Parts: sequence; C-alpha cells; structure tokens
Amino acid sequence: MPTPHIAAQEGEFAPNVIMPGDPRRAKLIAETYFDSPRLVTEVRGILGYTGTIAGRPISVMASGMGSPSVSIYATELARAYGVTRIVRVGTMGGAQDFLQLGDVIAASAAHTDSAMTVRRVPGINYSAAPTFSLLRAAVEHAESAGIPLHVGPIFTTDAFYQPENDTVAKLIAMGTLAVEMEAAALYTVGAVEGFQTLMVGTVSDHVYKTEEMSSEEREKTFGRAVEVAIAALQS
Ligand SMILES: O=P(O)(O)O[C@H]1O[C@H](CO)[C@@H](O)[C@H]1O
Ligand SMILES: O=c1cc[nH]c(=O)[nH]1
Repeated sequence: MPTPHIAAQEGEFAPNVIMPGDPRRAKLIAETYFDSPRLVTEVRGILGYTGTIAGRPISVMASGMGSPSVSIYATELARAYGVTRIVRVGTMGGAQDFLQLGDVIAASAAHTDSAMTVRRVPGINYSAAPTFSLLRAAVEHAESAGIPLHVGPIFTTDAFYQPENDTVAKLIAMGTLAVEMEAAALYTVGAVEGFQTLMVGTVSDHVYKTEEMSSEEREKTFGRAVEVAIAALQS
C-alpha cells in the first residue's frame, strides 16, 4: 500500500535500499549500477528506483535533507515495504586535517543535536551506531578493492549553517571525522523499527578550510562510496 510519502505498490521495493540525500543522485545510482532500473515512486520529487545487481533485487531512494526527512522515508520503507537494510550514501564536511576531498568515511557512530534522536529516550544520550555486519562488510570490501576508508564518529546536525559557538570545535577535538545531516536519525530509526543501517560518505568540502573539487572529481569519488555501500548490501 502506498504511504503518505511513497507511491510504490507493495513489493516494489527490495529489502536492501541505498539512500542518498539528493533525488538526482538516486536516479544516477539506479542508471549507473542497476540492471533494469524502474522508477517506483516520485512523490514530492523524492525518486525511488528498483532494479537488480548481479541478479539480486536492490532499490535506491532519496532521503531529502535533514533528520526529520530521512526519518519519514526510512520509517515508511520499513513499515510499509518490509525494507530490512538501508545504507545512506552522502556528502560530508571533513573535520580533521588529515582528510582530503574525496576521501570515503564509514560512520561507526553519529553524535547529534537533532531532536529526532536526542528526545527519543528521555534522560538518555542515546548512542546512534550502525549495524556491525554492514560496517564490517564495507571495511572488507574497501580493503579488497584498495579503496582507502576512514572509519570513525561523525556529527549529524540539524544546522547546515552552524550557529557561532564552539560545539563543532569541541567535537573535532574529540576525534569527530566529519559533519552531515542524516546518519544519526537513520541509525536511531533503524534501532526503533528493527532494520539495519550504515552511512558511507564522501568528503565534499572542509568545515574549516576552503578547497574546491571539480565536478568530475566529485562524481568519481562519490562513486567509490556507492561501490562500498553496494558491496555492504550484497554481503
Ligand atoms: O549529499 P547529501 O546526502 O544530501 O548529504 C549532505 O548534503 C546536504 C547538505 O548540503 C545534507 O543532506 C548533508 O547530510
Ligand atoms: O551537511 C554537510 C554536508 C557537507 N558539508 C558540510 O559542511 N555539511
């Protein structure tokens, strides 16, 4: 049955879903990596496709930006379409000096300021973490394919434009690798709804440095994160 935000019919999503923020990236992933991709939903321009890779069904659907948005789509995919594993692929602001543009990061934990997670269990600072088997499969694929992969904590924030305070600086001093806007909510909704999760991201810019990346470099390096995500879902 379609949901308020997804128009696909029952059975039109595979149990394994790749989830970028950007709808056009969902289309690109389907057209580049899937055999026989088929558009299954486009409510509000949030595109979802299902196809196969190596004969196994797989879907891709955008999340939009921010924790409330990803929480809506992930919840509806799990409840209405029986989705069991969601791997987010996205861009991130690099927060450590050793990170280069295009580096790939798997988020082993996600700190957050988002009410979607902070208020989930009253009195508790919930630790948003991915599913170990997906993280392990991502690491194993990166090692065998020669893709350098950083694994560590990230910061999922509601504010792309950060207020003037030292929150991010403190998190960086404590080893936080990068900043983005959805992973902690995805990990938390996965825990609540009982599906598996992971985020694999590409460093597209730096939080404190100005450095540009050509569109070709962006495409190439984003492809490495997608490859790692697909390998994790094929495991
Ligand atoms: O590239 P995506 O997946 O959209 O991810 C990052 O980019 C957006 C901000 O520009 C936020 O959604 C952030 O998490
Ligand atoms: O959310 C994001 C994504 C990329 N870069 C940032 O600084 N923040």
